[in-house]
Amino acid sequence: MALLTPEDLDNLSAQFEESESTIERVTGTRLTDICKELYGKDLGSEKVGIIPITAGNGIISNFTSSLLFIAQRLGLEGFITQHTDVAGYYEAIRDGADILLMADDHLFIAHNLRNGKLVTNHEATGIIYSEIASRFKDSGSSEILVIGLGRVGYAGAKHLAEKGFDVYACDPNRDFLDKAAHEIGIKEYCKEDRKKFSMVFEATPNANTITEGMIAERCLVSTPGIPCGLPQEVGGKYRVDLVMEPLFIGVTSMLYSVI
Ligand SMILES: N[C@@H](CCCCNC(=O)[C@H]1CCC=N1)C(=O)O
Ligand SMILES: [Mg+2]
Repeated sequence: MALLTPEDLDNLSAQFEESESTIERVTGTRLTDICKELYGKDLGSEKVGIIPITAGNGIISNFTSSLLFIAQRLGLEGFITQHTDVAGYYEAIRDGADILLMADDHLFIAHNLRNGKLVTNHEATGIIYSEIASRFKDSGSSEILVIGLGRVGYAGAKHLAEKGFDVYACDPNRDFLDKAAHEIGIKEYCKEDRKKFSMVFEATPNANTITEGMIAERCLVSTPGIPCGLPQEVGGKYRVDLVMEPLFIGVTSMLYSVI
């Protein structure tokens, strides 16, 4: 799984504000209102305990401070524990956290201690980015293309299939495609069909995964993927809107998911 770098999180506030205004323009709804509809509740005054974790590759210098910024920007009280790992976990609970946020190199979770709800970043990210793609105002179609069926892509494809969208997907891994076709009824995207999509959810750790033949004249690409899957020349040539941001959108979805 691709790990964030401190550079990815540079000027997170500006990145978030730009993507938030794009979301509102292309879907007609604010991100927080989409989350309210998705998860059925509004954020309250939950206290968020953020615990730095030293496992594996260890601390990403601005990761927990970015989480604190997100919690506060959503109107929640947040704090980063002074200690890391188990001592930090103990400190967060002792200091009254309602929701814990913590990540090692394999899982990033939110756990609500009051209602027991638990969610991973990859599920919440797949759901919110695929939901954004599916709400594209200028699309007259129910067909949506999912590029990448890893943990994030699969969660998004499953969400879209459950909402009744006509989901086409591509992934170099044959087993991932077969699993998704069997379990959630997605159709394999075949270049030869020359089908063009106005809504694309991209969830791969690669660049240039979106090719000219895939997209309609007017298209929304929604992706948490780093680097961006949409090549400059394709994005510039067509009227393509892009919703892409490294952390804020996914964490917003996590927090709404566990309240
Ligand atoms: N243990 C580190 C955080 C490691 C986070 C790694 N996971 C990712 O980079 C995932 C989560 C969202 C996108 N990629 C710390 O506590 O500072
Ligand atoms: Mg994000």
